[in-house]
Amino acid sequence: MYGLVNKAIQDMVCNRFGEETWKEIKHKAEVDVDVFLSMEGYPDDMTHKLVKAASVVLSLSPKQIMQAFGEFWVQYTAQEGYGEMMDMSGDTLPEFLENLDNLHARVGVSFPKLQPPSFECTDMEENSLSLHYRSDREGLTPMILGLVKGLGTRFDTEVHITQTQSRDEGAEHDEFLVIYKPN
Ligand SMILES: O=C(O)CCCCN(CCc1ccccc1OCc1ccc(-c2ccc(Oc3ccccc3)cc2)cc1)Cc1ccc(C(=O)O)cc1
Repeated sequence: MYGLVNKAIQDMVCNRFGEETWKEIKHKAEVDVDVFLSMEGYPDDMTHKLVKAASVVLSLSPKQIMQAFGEFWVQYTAQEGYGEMMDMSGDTLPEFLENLDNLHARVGVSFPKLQPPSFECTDMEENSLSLHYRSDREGLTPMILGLVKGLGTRFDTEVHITQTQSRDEGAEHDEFLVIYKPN
């Protein structure tokens, strides 16, 4: 995973809980990286250890941590220089979700170590769609719930997302029902 992800986790923890808490989480995760370099590749396991340690230190479930991080990621990347790229990916929540694979393809051109997941939208209705999430990574599904919530904030759109299929329960990929209503 690119360092930008671990840097975003650090910023979220520092903004909300302070430097000391972040140091405690890094120590518990046995991660002794002083500064995460955004464009450096880090082992996915490091991200999972940081999430697990944050869950213990903050007394929140890993699912809650990943969901909060997904929501934070949308505003973080927009302010960290990916705002225009995201603006080009759609003016509404459904449009953005439909263009997410193109967004990743654009990022991947400049950053070849990117291993993006794939998102597909089906059953598009006026105020709902089915979002299919396929990834080579395990265990990040709760982040998707937060990412879609973060997009609701970005597009000033009320959004409800429920998981309708789960890899953990034997499905080929995770699937979500996304219901949205622009404010
Ligand atoms: O792998 C999984 O199964 C779950 C990953 C969920 C995280 N994605 C979130 C995608 C997303 C969903 C909803 C709304 C916005 C989203 O992201 C927008 C986005 C996507 C990628 C980047 C990005 C940009 C540069 C990157 O790497 C850098 C950074 C600085 C300098 C050089 C390279 C890495 C990701 C920025 C915004 C983004 C992503 C982040 C990192 C990677 C990766 O390192 O492979 C792949 C995808």
